[in-house]
Amino acid sequence: KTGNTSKLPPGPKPLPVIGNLLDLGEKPHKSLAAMAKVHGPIMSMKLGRVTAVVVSSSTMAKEVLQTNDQFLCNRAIPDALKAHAHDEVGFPWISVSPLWRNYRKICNNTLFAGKILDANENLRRRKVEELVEIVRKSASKGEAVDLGRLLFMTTLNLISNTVFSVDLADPNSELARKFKNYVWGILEEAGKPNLSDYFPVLRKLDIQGVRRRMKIQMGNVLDLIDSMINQRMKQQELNPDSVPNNDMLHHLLKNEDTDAKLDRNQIEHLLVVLFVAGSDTSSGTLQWAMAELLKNPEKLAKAQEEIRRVLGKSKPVEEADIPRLPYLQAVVKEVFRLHPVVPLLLPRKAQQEVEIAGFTIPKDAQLLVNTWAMGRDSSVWENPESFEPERFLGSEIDVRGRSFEVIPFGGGRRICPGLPLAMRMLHLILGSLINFFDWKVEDGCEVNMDDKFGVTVEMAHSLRAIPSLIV
Ligand code: HEM
Repeated sequence: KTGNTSKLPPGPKPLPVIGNLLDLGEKPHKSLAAMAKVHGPIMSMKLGRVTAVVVSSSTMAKEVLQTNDQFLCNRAIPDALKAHAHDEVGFPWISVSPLWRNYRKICNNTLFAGKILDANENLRRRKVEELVEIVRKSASKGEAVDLGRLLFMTTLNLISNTVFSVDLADPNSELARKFKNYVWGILEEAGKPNLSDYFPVLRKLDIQGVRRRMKIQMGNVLDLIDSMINQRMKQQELNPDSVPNNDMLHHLLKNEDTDAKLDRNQIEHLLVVLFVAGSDTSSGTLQWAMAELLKNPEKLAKAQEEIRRVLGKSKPVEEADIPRLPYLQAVVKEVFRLHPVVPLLLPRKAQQEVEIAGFTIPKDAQLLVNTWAMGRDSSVWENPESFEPERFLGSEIDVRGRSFEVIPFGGGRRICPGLPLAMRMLHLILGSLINFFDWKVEDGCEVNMDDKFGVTVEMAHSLRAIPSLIV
């Protein structure tokens, strides 16, 4: 099916206003579904001076992210992000400006460029080998693995190796546990409805304490990054030959893209963003992927069969193998369709009044794109609630912002710049986990698909499963 839900007559119409922004509720999937099912493809919520418009169809998403991108490309910035002046230098939040263009340029031309990611692939390969070793130990004892925890540690280490060439965390370390809490804390505070965002007079008071807590969490991450940079500079001074020359920090400090120089403060805030934006999104997606495969063992068997046929049994999936694994790619797309971990994307803000599908969006309104509901739209997808990777085999639909039916990374000029790294990490880790091991849930347990809200939507309960070595 290729239709969409927006069959609307032409001409400007008043926006339907429903509820208020604090009604988002405890159970994300219920609120996200209700926005589309009960209220239709466009709705708005009002609180204080703020109007938030939610669109839930692919046609309207295209109008937001493509047709009107130039007027909607700036963000509505949560008050919490004023902590450490992150609102002034944080890549996802600042307006489209020379600094934003510099960040974008550095990401596209250097940090996430294909040739640079190819050159530092070995840093990630080693981490996946270690993950397999950890799981192998549990498999030999017949013990369950806490996949939520392990996948977070692994993606964090994959990112920290890509950025710094070091492990930020070994799976048992206290630092890893703390770092996870800081990152989750930042996401949770940024995603929480905060009265200061809607009633400017309350900003100074910070009555819910959101900005205060954010300051602490972000301060912890900034300190950690500061000490990593100091360490690198010291190493550079003492023993320049021993300094890694292909990680992101090397490229950032070298500032080799002369048009796009960043100062130390900007580099530190950029790195906070890479860790916060990259780790929970990627590990959350992997956790949903494993949960779906555990619930659908025949799809797991199909994905395992493909990898075994193409690469051989018990072989790690390497980044260059991904194009040869269409079923594995379809699994990842199907996970994104059902479980986009940033379900409303990041909020956009209307710089001027714009018209979308005949509705007038007022200046300064927030715009949220309900990609979660779009993935389950029954006028677009057959059996939308079933996990059927086959629907993507031979299909033109991709998840890179060109097909508006599935846009887990957003679209337009603010599309996620980490997409190339995320796609590599997801296939690498998922493919390796299922090519070395069979997986089942613990006796007497079921996969619990409950979710919880921060900025990302992740599984409410860490996923546990028992691996067994494939012989
Ligand atoms: C499964 C993994 C990921 C998902 C689903 C995801 C999703 C998103 C989404 C929906 C946005 C907002 C796009 C928009 O407004 O249209 C975004 C922005 C962003 N993401 Fe990701 N992301 C992922 C991984 C990563 C990684 C690995 C990094 C970096 C290491 C990263 C860095 C960023 C940054 C810096 C932005 C802000 C860009 C801007 O505002 O110009 N993301 N991401």
